Amino acid sequence: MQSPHEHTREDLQKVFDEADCLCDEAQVQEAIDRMAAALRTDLADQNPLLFCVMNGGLILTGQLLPRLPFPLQAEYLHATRYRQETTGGILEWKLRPDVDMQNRTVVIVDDILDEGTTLNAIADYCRAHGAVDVRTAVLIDKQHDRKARPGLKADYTGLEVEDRFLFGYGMDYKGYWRNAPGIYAVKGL
Ligand SMILES: O=P(O)(O)OC[C@H]1O[C@H](OP(=O)(O)OP(=O)(O)O)[C@H](O)[C@@H]1O
Ligand code: HPA
Repeated sequence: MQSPHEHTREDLQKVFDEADCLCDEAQVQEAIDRMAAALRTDLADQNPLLFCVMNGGLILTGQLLPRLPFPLQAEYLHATRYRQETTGGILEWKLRPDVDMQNRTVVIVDDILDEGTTLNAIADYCRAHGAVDVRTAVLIDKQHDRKARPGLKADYTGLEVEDRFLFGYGMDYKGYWRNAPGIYAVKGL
């Protein structure tokens, strides 16, 4: 893995400056509004347990939660399979959930469903630990035919985006630009 010091500030700024903006801030905010409306309709009376999938799920979770004004518990878990790379590997659990999910409705919130391996594994883990209803919510569904199962979808999807390497709104390029205020595709990737 490269150390962050191998990327100069100038190189990182160039990645941002040369990237294609696929969805701007207003489009992302509208998508989060739509997701929140659907979650309110479906789950307001379910007392759900919501998991933020660190690190990428941080921004979507932070923006969804204040739009869900009903009783829920918010927790986090940490699983990763891309590390600083642009292709996924074996899923590594960095922090498994430490909360009783027996008979609970669980909502898993992440930035992106790419191949879907990460969300599948987390959903399976929650079911195996007693969750009765597991819902998945992602800001981005990347369009390609490499899904872990054909036709795999999240229960709540913000935006469908073309098959490029993305950053922004939680998604990183080499550990950077999770903070980019929109959905961007790296030049050439
Ligand atoms: O659908 P998949 O192909 O499994 O990819 C999606 C996962 O990849 C990213 O996480 P990553 O492993 O990069 O960790 P991060 O959240 O810390 O960036 C993203 O946040 C999702 O959790
Ligand atoms: N960008 C950032 N992180 C990701 C991506 C992506 O396109 N796909 C899976 N994790």
